[in-house]
Amino acid sequence: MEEWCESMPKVELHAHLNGSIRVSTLLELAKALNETQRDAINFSQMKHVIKKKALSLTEVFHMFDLIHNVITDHSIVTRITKEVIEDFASDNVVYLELRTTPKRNDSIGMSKRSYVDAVIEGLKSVSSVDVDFIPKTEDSRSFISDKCNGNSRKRIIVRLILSIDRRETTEAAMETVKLALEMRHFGVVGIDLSGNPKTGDWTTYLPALKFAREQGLKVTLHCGEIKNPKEIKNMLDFHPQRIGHACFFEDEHWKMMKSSKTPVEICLTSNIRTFSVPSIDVHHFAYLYEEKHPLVLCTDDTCVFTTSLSKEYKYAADSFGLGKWDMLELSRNAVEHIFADNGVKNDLRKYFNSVSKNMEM
Ligand SMILES: CNc1ncnc2c1ncn2[C@@H]1O[C@H](COP(=O)(O)O)[C@@H](O)[C@H]1O
Ligand SMILES: [Zn+2]
Repeated sequence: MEEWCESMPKVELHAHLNGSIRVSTLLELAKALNETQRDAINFSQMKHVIKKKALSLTEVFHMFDLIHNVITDHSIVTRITKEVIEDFASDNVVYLELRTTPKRNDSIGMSKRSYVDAVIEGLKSVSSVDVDFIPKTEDSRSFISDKCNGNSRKRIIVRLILSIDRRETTEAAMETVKLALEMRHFGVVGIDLSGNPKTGDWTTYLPALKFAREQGLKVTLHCGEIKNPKEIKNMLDFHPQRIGHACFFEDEHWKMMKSSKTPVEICLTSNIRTFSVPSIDVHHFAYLYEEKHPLVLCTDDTCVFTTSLSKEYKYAADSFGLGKWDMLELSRNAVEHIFADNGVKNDLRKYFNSVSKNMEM
């Protein structure tokens, strides 16, 4: 029998596309690459890293470099996207904000634009579930009515967030924001700042982030993944719509975040496996939950951290003594923090209302 955490409808707001690559696909692509271009990838090293229980942040970012090496053409980006959507849908994620860093790679004729086009191809090519990713101009909603009318096909709403990598220059970050604006009609709703927290400086990305906000894009920041009080303060002063992680916060930061009520994307397994939080019993989830601060459970990178959103729900329930109904409430509350328009929000609110009335858990 399916566990409640699997069958419960869920909302995923912090998932990196390439960090969520299907493990079997990663191994298949890495093996093929290893056969044709021995120097491009160290296959045994990759297998070793996938199996490890705990990874330092340095190892995690090395892993991302290994994953990025297998992207040798646009069709691979399309395949990865298609499979990631299928995997989230089969875990009963009903709304997914998928983030990815547009990549330029001249040696394979890839521009940031063509990379994002390949991601959108991936969204279009999913056939096992219905993918709703084009924002609707008029208020024609079908998600709820289709479900209520006995349409048994699974549906998932997907929106995209384009990430700025902390290794990038101001110009490259600006290019990503301009691309996001051009792609709004394909469901791009926001900008994320991510990448190795030990790299780069806040002032480099600030002009692009300000521009994004002026143009009406939503902004989420990886904030406090390492101890860097000055940067955390600067980030909170910027008033992003959401932040991810919030591990190395000091009293002043909690105070700022509580007064701005900035929702936090919580990635339990990621934080524990990278030692950003020493153990689950001291994870700030408990504090924020107790304080009724807006928070959303997320996966970060299902491949790198061998997790799924239902596993994160189970992990939280087991670790903090929460029941199924508490978890359904947490999932339902996530709807309030999505970046998509009010039409989608209302649609999801109605859907969760009908689920909590009808679901026998
Ligand atoms: C451990 N927590 C994390 N902290 C910071 N950045 C992270 C991350 N997990 C993933 N990324 C960012 O997402 C990229 C992979 O997906 P995409 O190629 O963009 O689809 C990584 O290269 C990194 O920049
Ligand atoms: Zn992340």
